[in-house]
Amino acid sequence: MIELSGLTKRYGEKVAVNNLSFTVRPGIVTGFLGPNGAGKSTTMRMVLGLDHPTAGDVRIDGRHYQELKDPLTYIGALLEAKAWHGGRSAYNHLLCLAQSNGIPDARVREVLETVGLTAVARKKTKGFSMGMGQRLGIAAALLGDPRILMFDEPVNGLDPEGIHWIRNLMKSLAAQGRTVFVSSHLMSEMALTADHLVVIGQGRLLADTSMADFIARNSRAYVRVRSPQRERLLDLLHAEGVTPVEAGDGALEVDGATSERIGELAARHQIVLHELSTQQASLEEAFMQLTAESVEYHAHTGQAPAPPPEPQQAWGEGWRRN
Ligand SMILES: Nc1ncnc2c1ncn2[C@@H]1O[C@H](COP(=O)(O)OP(=O)(O)OP(=O)(O)O)[C@@H](O)[C@H]1O
Repeated sequence: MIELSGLTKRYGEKVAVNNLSFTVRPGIVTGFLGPNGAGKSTTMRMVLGLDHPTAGDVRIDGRHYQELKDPLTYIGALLEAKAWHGGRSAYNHLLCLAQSNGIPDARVREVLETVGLTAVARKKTKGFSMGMGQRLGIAAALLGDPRILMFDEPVNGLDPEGIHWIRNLMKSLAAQGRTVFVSSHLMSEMALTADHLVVIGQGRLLADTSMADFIARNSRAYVRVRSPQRERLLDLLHAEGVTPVEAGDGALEVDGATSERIGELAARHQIVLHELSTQQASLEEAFMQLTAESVEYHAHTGQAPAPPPEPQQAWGEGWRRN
């Protein structure tokens, strides 16, 4: 378990992490989501004692990182790719780590096997591809057989096979009862991997929710309908108590009525339909709306962003689609 309480980090004027409190629990994959610059890496570095909090506290199974004896046996982390000595072989790199952390040498072969690097174990790591580098970083994280694993953007730069492999690995580590904490700036990726979501923007907590709840709230269906008798259809829908939204391309988007109901209404009044389809609002869209206010660098405006909403306000009905 990882517990953050009022965790804050300032770099001069910049508040990179702002009063974060949440718990990362065992047995599930917890996704840590936020746009670029939201404070994910800074938070993870503080978990590992690599950065000192300005205020607040973070504990690993009740203790600070510095208090852990042989920390790799408690928590394994992948922070950034290629953070190793390129002149060594993968085997020697892991062996050094094992020997300096009280981990038996035999464990090196096991983790190389787990990550699929056995065939290249004796090759120098400087020739490794991005995907091989990520696998080596993950092997290092797994070396101490820790109960807690933390991965910062592990699928960055990977091919589809590598992404698939990492997803399955995370799920299987969680299924073994371990705590798995993984950061990403892609909602679509988290939707496939995480059971729980923690969303931050500009260092502040925006949501702490189960993935199932996030999906239930944000992937509501709506019906898209297009007709050459648009005005007549609008009148009929209004008469039925339904208020469609104009889609911009002439179509109407209808919340609160099924495609069956709209199709039957149109048939009864002999209205021609050119399109009648049920649509699913994307989770990526929901995530972008949630974090929109807190995106650090806007491409289209030079204005300073507004402060992000309070967590509970972020869950209003209104922010699915405008
Ligand atoms: N050592 C530092 N000195 C000054 N500012 C820093 C430092 N490290 C991070 N920051 C700033 O703190 C903020 C949070 O950065 P951080 O790298 O934690 O975000 P992130 O969510 O991991 O982003 P990304 O997805 O781009 O990696 C950013 O504005 C960043 O510029």
